[in-house]
Amino acid sequence: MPVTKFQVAEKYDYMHGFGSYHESEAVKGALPVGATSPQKPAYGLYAEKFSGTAFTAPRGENLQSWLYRILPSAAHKPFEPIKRLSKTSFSQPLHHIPNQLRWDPFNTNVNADWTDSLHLVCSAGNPCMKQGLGILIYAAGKSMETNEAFSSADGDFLIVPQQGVLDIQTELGRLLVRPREICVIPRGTRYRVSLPDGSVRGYILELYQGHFQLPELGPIGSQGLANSRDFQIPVADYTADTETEWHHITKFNGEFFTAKHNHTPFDVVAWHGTYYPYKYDLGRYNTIGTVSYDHPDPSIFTVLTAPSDHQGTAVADFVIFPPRWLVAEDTFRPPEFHRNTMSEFMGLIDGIYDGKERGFSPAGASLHNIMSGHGPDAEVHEKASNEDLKPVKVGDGSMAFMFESCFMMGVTDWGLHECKKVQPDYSDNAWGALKPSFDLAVDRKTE
Ligand SMILES: O=C(O)Cc1cc(O)ccc1O
Ligand SMILES: [Fe+2]
Repeated sequence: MPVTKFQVAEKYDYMHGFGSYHESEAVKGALPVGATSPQKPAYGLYAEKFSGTAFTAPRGENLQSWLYRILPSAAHKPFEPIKRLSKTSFSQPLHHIPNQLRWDPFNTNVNADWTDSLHLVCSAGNPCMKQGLGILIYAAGKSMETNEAFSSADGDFLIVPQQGVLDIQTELGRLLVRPREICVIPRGTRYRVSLPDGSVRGYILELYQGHFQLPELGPIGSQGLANSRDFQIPVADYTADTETEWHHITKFNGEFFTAKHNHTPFDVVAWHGTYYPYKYDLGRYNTIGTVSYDHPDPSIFTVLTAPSDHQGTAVADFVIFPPRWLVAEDTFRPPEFHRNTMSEFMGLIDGIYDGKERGFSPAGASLHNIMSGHGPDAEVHEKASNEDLKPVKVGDGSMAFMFESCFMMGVTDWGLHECKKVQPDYSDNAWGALKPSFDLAVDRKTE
């Protein structure tokens, strides 16, 4: 059913429509009409432009918003580096290894807030050149301080919660994001994460390059996969604090800096534009698959894609494996054995992934880097090769996902060693039991 899986009422109001031009005002008349930068904006507000692309990017890609706020974001003391070693630092070496890697569930951390909890697992490219992406794990047990905000200058955050609820106050409005929902917080957006239900854990894809868009639908037609109208955009919501001291922590080339200011960053009374945060409920995904035979490529499960300069090749695809019916006749139904030119980082929000019977657990992960051979484990292969091919529903109560990239991923020291979650015998456990069943006595074809 293409509706939210959540019974809980939405806490906040949203606008709808991926990529649309949106506008919102928390006070009637705060948005200028027929102008963006009047000599004196209404109510004594300051006008501030917030851009996500070059001014001159083509219209279809251009992302810019205008914010009407109590004080501009420039009004802060200088940023100072935060001394402690950041777990997102690029000063740690990246390990490029051809082996298949799998991680046990990452630990939760009751003592960390959002900012402290960010750990870079793997990365390709770098934010200075606006190239590539990073993959992070977050695991936090407490809300950010009341007067604290965070932003990343390095890229757009695609956040995939695995456990717990994120209540995210952004400059452009508020978002409540729960497991099986995702959100995107664009580069530079200031936000504060509080945890209304305790500990949280999940995955982040940080896109150093470009922005996410919906995949083309080609012969599928005008609707399907993730539909534009199901994306939810916050409405303007502000506080009017110009008295208290605030701290703004920013991630800048992987390092953390902090600056003080004596006013809240959440003072945007109205905004309009195309550069904004949004969320999406994965339960609304319109899953498409074969109704005849063979196993289609997982690109049919793409929720969002960030294209490279080469048509059809993504810097990052966000792909999900939602509950779905398998009906293919005379077909090996699970994922095939494969080696790909793309790298594949997978995570599991809940349940069991149909390609792996054991060892791939919720809150765990796997990385099959460029040309690293992988596929169903031996048990899944045995079962799927012999099963009665009735229509079956797979993935009920389950949601796996993949961050797929055209880049070779390097794994950080934290991801490989310090987190202590890498499974030492992954490949043996998954594929060690595969036996040849080729009949050696078969006649070789001769001329
Ligand atoms: O490796 C995986 O499990 C992901 C995946 C799924 C699929 O159906 C086909 C190819 C693929 O990489
Ligand atoms: Fe794969």
